[in-house]
Amino acid sequence: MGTTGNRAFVFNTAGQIVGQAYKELTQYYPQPGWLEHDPKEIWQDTCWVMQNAIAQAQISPSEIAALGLTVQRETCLIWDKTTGKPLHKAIVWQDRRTAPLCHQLQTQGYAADIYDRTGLVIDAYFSATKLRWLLENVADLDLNNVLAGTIDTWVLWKLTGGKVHATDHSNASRTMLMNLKTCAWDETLLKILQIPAQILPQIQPSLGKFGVTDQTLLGVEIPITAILGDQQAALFGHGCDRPGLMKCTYGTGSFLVAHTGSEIVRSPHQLISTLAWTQNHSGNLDIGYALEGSMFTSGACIQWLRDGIKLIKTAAETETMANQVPDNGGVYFVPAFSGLGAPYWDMSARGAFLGITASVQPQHLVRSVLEAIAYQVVEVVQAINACSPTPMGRLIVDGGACENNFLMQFQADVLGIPVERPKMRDTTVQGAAFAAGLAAGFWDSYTTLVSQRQIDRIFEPNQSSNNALANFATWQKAVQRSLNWAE
Ligand SMILES: Nc1ncnc2c1ncn2[C@@H]1O[C@H](COP(=O)(O)OP(=O)(O)O)[C@@H](O)[C@H]1O
Ligand SMILES: O=P(O)(O)OC[C@H](O)CO
Repeated sequence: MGTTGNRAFVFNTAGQIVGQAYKELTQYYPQPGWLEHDPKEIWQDTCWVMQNAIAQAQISPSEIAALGLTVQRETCLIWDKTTGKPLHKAIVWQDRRTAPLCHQLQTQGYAADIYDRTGLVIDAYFSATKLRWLLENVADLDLNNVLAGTIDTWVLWKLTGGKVHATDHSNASRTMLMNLKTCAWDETLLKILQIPAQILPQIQPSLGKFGVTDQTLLGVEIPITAILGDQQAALFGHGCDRPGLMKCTYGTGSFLVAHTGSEIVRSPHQLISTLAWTQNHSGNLDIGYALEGSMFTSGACIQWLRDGIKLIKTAAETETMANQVPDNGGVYFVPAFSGLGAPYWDMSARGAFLGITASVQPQHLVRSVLEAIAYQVVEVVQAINACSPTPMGRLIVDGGACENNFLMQFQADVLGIPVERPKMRDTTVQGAAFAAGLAAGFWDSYTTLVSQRQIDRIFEPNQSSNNALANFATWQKAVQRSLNWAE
């Protein structure tokens, strides 16, 4: 269940896709900086994509061994326990409405404690302040009859016919309410944010038994055996299960995640420490941690070029246009539509084009947008290298915008390391399927599954004649101009 749309895939024993379906999701912008999703639409589309993927696979639901769920993270909602009706639209991760509350928490001096407990920087991105907003702004709430959750919790609750109210550690770690060391809801944080514990879901290992689908849905009960945040699912699908491996997913935003093993690694450069995934092994919880650089806007700028200012007709056109000019023409773009995430964490930064002269063509603007997507990733990789004993050797990629060959080549050039693009672009979905199939015993070896992944293309650095790295410093100057913009 992604930000721009929901998809379902059916995999066979060989790990190949035999059926798939996708439906775009309506985006609601009630005010500038706000973004909501309709939970009813998410659920209806979940049913639609599941049914269509199964029909395309030409199998009966009874042949499905297990179901894995992976979702856009942080987005959260509340609903009525009795009627099952959402009490408000879901507040999406990009939504900035709780920036004032975050500033208040910062000025009250909570930043260091919250970082210590959760690994996170105080930001409107995470669920906690969104949940607080919902509890304060939805009228006539009977807290004894309210359930809260991220999108995985909502879909799981619906899939199980209202029987299971749970989440997994990877999604819970994004709420700013889970303690990263104990892997449980943190009572101090619940108190600070005034979130009643009884409305929160139970936190479970990412790979394990979550329940079964309600019989009325597909005619059979299908075990739900994995839940992961989408970026963690991609990490799993790429085989990044140990230190030294990292991936970047270029979707609505870009999310660079590096596995750090069973230890919490803290970044001195404002990367967040988060959960990779968890699993029970002989009664003990196996915990994998990660470092993440969350960049809120990447593919979303391409959508804006297409739907917002109509400079392009298709996202793919950006590749042709960028190649039509020898350089960016001196134009630099800052993709701060929803503020800036890592490593700046500035909720009031806003987007900007800088360096415009009368000779600038649409191609330069497009190229500068693609270059900015890559520059953001460079800053995060530099921060990861700063706390990694050995520098990262390659970047594994996925997500919609990794289709763009110009972007990927430029990325390799500015990073100075190879960029590896697998054939399977929906690694998020693949990761959730691998996790669910392994947890259900449908497959028995993670290593074998991962070794079967096929590479589409490796982009070697320094192939193009552009001045990629030299321009990086100028782009950072542009970023400085965009900070602290919105009042
Ligand atoms: N060829 C392309 N070049 C650049 N961006 C692209 C291209 N194709 C798709 N995108 C971008 O990828 C994003 C969709 O990717 P996806 O992984 O489905 O996102 P999400 O998981 O956030 O819903 C869109 O924002 C779109 O603009
Ligand atoms: O929907 P995506 O792929 O842009 O991912 C959204 C992230 O999970 C937000 O943290």
